[in-house]
Amino acid sequence: MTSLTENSENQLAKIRSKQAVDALLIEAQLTPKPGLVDSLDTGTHSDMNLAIIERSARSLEPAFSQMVNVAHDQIPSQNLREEVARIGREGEKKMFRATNGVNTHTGAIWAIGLLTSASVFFTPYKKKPGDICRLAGKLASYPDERYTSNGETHGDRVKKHFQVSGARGEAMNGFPHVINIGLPTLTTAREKGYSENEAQLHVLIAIMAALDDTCILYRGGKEALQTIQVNASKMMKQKMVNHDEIQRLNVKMIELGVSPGGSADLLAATVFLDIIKNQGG
Ligand SMILES: CC(C)(COP(=O)(O)OP(=O)(O)OC[C@H]1O[C@@H](n2cnc3c(N)ncnc32)[C@H](O[C@H]2O[C@H](COP(=O)(O)OP(=O)(O)OP(=O)(O)O)[C@@H](O)[C@H]2O)[C@@H]1O)[C@@H](O)C(=O)NCCC(=O)NCCS
Ligand SMILES: Nc1ncnc2[nH]cnc12
Repeated sequence: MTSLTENSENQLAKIRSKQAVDALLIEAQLTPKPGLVDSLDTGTHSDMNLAIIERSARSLEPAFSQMVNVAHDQIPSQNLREEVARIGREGEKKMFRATNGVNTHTGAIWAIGLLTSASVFFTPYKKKPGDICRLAGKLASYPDERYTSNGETHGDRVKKHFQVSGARGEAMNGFPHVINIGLPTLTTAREKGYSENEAQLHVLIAIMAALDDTCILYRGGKEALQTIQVNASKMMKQKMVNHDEIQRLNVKMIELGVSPGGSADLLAATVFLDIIKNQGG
C-alpha cells in the first residue's frame, strides 16, 4: 500500500514533469522564431520539424518525473548530482530514439532537468524563481565524474576557442539570462499589455541579444554571433517585436547557417519557472 507521503510525492512528480514538458512545447510552438523550428518553417534546420521536436519534448516526461523523485526533500550534493546526471543521460538516449538521432533537446534536458530537481529541494521557505536557479546552480557545480561522456562536445571546443562559459557556466552561475533577462522581460511585456505569444517572443529576442550561444559560435563563429546580437538588440529597442524583422533575421540566420538553440532552451527555462510560480505544485 502506498503511504500518504508517497502519494503526494508521485503527484508532485506528475505535475512538475508535465509543467516541464509544457514549457518545451510552448517554446517549440512559439511562432515566428528566427533560425529555429516553429509552426511556419524549420528555420536553419534540415533534419527536424515541429512534430519531431514535440515528440522529443513528450519523450522526456519520465526523465523529468524521475528528477523530481530523486531530488524531493534533498539538498544539493555530489550523490544527487550523479543521480540526476544518470537520469539526464538516459533522457538523452530516449530523446535520440524519439527523433531518430537528431539533437533536439540536449541543452534543454540539462537546464530544465536541473531546475526540475531544484524546484523540489528541501528548504524551510517557499522557493521563488531566483531560489530555484541558485539551488540548480549549486547542484550543477558538483563535478559529474561518473556519467560524463569521453568525447569533446561542440560546446567544449567553442568554450576553449572563444573563452565563453556555455551551458555549463549558465547553470553554475544560477541562470543569469533567465533571472536578469528572461523573467523581467516577460513581466514587462505583460504589463504593457502584449499577448502571451508576443511577450514570449520579446523574451527570446532579449535573450538572443545577450547570450553567448555556443550553437551559433560553433557553426558561425564570433562574427555570426555579433551579427545576431546586434540585430536582436535593435529589435528590443523598438516598442514591439516586429514579425517582418523576425522574418528578415530568419533569412539571415539561414544564410549564415546558424540557429539560437541555447536561447530557445533559456526561453523554455523562463516559461517553466513562470508556470511553477503561477500554477505552483
Ligand atoms: C552540460 C551539457 C549541456 C553539455 O554542454 P556543452 O557546452 O559541453 O555541450 P554541447 O553538447 O555543445 O551542448 C550545449 C547545449 O546547450 C545549449 N546552449 C548553447 N549555448 C548555451 C548557453 N550559452 N547557455 C545555455 N545553454 C546553451 C544548446 O542546446 C540547444 O541546442 C541543441 C542543438 O544544437 P545544434 O548545434 O543545432 O545541434 P548539434 O547536433 O549538436 O550540432 P550541429 O552538428 O547540428 O551543428 C539542442 O540540444 C538545444 O537544446 C547546446 O547545444 C550537458 O549535455 C551535460 O553535460 N549533460 C550531462 C547530463 C547531466 O549532467 N544532466 C544533469 C542535469 S539534467
Ligand atoms: N525550436 C527549436 N528549433 C531548433 N532547435 C531547438 N532546440 C530547442 N528548441 C529548438
